[in-house]
Amino acid sequence: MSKRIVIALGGNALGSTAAEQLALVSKTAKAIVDLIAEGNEVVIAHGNGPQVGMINLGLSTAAEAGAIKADMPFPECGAMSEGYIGYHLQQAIGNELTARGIRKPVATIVTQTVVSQDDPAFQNPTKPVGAFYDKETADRIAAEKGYTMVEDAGRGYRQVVPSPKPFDIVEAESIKALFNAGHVVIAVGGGGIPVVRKDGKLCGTPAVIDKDFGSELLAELLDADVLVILTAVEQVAINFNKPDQKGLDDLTPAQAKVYMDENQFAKGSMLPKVQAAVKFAESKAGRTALITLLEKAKDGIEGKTGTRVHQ
Ligand SMILES: Nc1ncnc2c1ncn2[C@@H]1O[C@H](COP(=O)(O)OP(=O)(O)O)[C@@H](O)[C@H]1O
Ligand SMILES: NC(=O)OP(=O)(O)O
Repeated sequence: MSKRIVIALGGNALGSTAAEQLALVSKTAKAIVDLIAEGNEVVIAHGNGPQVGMINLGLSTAAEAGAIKADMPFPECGAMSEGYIGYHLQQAIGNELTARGIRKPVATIVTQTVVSQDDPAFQNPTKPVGAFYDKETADRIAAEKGYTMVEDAGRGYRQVVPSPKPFDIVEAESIKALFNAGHVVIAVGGGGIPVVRKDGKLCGTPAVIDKDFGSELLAELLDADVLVILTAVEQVAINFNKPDQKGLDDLTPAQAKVYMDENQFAKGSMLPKVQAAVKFAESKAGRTALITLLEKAKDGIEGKTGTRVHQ
């Protein structure tokens, strides 16, 4: 049976250079078009942590060298990352659809996501962006640029920026109109460009939204049946990276919360995915969130693998 699906693509679907990203998205496009070919309606959201950090640091370095007049603020870097990643995805998905003889328009919507200026996240930067560094390089960049750097899940040091919770998507009606008209839509890239409402106007704010939360909000607004969070592991596990690691198949929101209370899911990596999955599953009976590998998306939706959270 055809389903309404919001797919959240993790960093492993994108790589860290333009050439790498272009090569990887052709693989990503195959997995997405497999779902479309089965008759599902699909919206694609994606992360932007490495890309938004790279754009910001690159342009800040260019400004210091006098090559450009000023730093590029984070909301504008977020917008650039949506265009850059959206371009590659829409081209690759379009090429794959054409190769399979499927006629469907594909488009990216540069998306703004509303956050609250009072969100405590603005006082406590937690979202890792940009490249991974060794401690010495991280300390040097922190001193030169005034960045906050933290160790990221055993993978090296990264800059962290505020990551407020999203509560509205400005372009939701446009995304819905294209989705309902049968278009393949790429939206809410990097969780969306964070904006606040000030005196009745929207205004960009320096932060990076977690794409798992942005995608979850989009899935609710589109009344999706399934939220698919694609990442680098086939299943969410308890006792992760320990000899007694155990993959999880089906979870109720209540069971997931017990594991969250036991700190089974790492902050900034698996925890936001499980939190987003729980929120989606709780939002309406019949909704399922799936966390799995890109290559396993189709099998996961068919219930053959992955971790599914549902009531
Ligand atoms: N309990 C867990 N079960 C499975 N993976 C976990 C767990 N805790 C942490 N992880 C790690 O979280 C990673 C996914 O988070 P991350 O790399 O931030 O995702 P993204 O794909 O969105 O970039 C997995 O590749 C895995 O290394
Ligand atoms: N914005 C965001 O969540 O990006 P990553 O998934 O790349 O961390």
